[in-house]
Amino acid sequence: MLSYLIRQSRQLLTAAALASIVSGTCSVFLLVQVNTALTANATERADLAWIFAAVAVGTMVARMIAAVLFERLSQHAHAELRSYISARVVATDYRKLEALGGARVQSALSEHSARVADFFVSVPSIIINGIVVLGCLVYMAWLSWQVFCAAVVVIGLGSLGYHLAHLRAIGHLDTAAREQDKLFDYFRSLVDGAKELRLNRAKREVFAGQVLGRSIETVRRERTLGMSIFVVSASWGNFLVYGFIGLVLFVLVGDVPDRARVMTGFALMFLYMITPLENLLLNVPRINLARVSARRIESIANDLPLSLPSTVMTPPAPLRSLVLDGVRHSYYHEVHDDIFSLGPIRLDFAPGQITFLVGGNGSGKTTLAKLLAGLYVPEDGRILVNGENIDDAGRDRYRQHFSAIFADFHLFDSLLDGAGADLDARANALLAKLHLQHKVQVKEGAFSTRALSQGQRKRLALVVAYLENRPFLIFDEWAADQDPVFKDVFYREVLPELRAMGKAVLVISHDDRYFPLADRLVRMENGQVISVETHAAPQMREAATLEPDLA
Ligand SMILES: Nc1ncnc2c1ncn2[C@@H]1O[C@H](COP(=O)(O)OP(=O)(O)OP(=O)(O)O)[C@@H](O)[C@H]1O
Repeated sequence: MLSYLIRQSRQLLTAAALASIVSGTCSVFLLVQVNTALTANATERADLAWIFAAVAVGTMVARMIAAVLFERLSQHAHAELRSYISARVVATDYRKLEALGGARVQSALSEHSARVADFFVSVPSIIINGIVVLGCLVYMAWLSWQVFCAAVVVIGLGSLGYHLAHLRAIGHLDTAAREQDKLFDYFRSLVDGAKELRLNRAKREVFAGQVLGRSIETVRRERTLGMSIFVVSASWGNFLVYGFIGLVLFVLVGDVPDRARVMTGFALMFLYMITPLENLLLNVPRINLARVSARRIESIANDLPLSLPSTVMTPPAPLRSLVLDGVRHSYYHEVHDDIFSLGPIRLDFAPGQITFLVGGNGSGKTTLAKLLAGLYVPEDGRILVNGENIDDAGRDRYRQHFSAIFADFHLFDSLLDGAGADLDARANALLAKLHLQHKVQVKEGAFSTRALSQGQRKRLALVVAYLENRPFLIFDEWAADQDPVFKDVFYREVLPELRAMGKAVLVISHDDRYFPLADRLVRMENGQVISVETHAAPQMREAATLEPDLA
């Protein structure tokens, strides 16, 4: 992931790195000028002043260019990662996304992508400080070769210690990153479960203390441990530098010629080198954090494989028949080590046919609806549309036959689809039909509000489904949240109207008093269809069901 981002911005990165190199080199050169000026006579100093001023300006300009370019790279990387993860989430297989869970996606989109973007802020610091340290060492080598040899030994020892620490620290940072994915899930529960947490103090305390609190603590502990190891190893590096200073000043430089200039040179270099060295050692962990996050994003992306796009992006052919031929699906429940199996199911659907899918909780109705809508790929069996088998390449096009309102439906704040000059007018007419015109309006394709009751929000979702004008509609317990009057409107007016429009409709329902209104009643139990009742003509049923109501 990191290498992909680096490859992608190669030119900008090269320019930014060059600017950092110039800046670092100029910094060292400045220092050399200072050291030379300290022992120079008055005429020499006058010439040196101009050089010094030019190099100082050069350092500033190069540093500015590097910082701006790296900031651009960082923002670019952040945006690129967000787009990459979002595109992956949009295009992946729905079941895979459901299994992965929203928290990991959220964590990748926010925390991990920000840390990877940080990489591009740390790099200039590492390059500039690295060059300053390197330049100082080279200058010291020029002053005295013995010192350079000592420096190589110190750097070798420091790198070894740092590498060993690094291995341990990365383990802790990885654990923290994994725990953080869970933490995002708990953060969501904090808002989604706000009512439950307020109504039950014991639950609130356990959640806050043992669940959320423990997770926060784990992330804190693991990250602190990981970062502490880095910081400790940075201090170890620092200590080695002081050891090196002592070695040079008190042992190695003892008898060299031109002792005064060499001593001031070393003193200057050491003093100047300490801060860049510290920065260098502190910024390397940020690179490691970025690498851990990049690995995390990669693992999340691997769990979200791209499903094949439709080969032809034309609208689907008109729906004449749809057959589920022996389809199966199963869920594996890791915690209890058991499997829920649905199917094999054989059912056919036709335009203008209202099918009620009924059965107890957990019998598999929603799972069957997801299979039917192409959200789940059948593990076995086939789906035939107008006699043609739907394969992976045709699945996205197949899904365009459906509008569905599932129990956990989502309302976007605008219609997004169905553009046209009269879209607002059509939408507002439907809102009036569903008695929502006083609560919400559509203007330029956007809803004026979504702050509605659950029943009203479902009516709004129905407006969206009407506007999508797809040939197959799926309602998963849509009427469950409606008041008795509107429930009646749904079963006695909306459904017959959809039938008259030639729509195929699957209604998942527990409203048994309306069951006789279906063209067909499919009963499910334990993942199997146990009976299919076909009913008489709608007008006759209407009379039959109205009578008991009137009585
Ligand atoms: N996302 C999921 N992951 C794993 N197992 C699931 C998932 N959704 C459903 N199941 C399992 O599949 C079984 C059937 O669930 P499904 O939602 O299809 O039932 P249902 O008939 O629609 O129930 P209800 O009337 O309560 O809505 C459940 O018992 C559950 O164990």
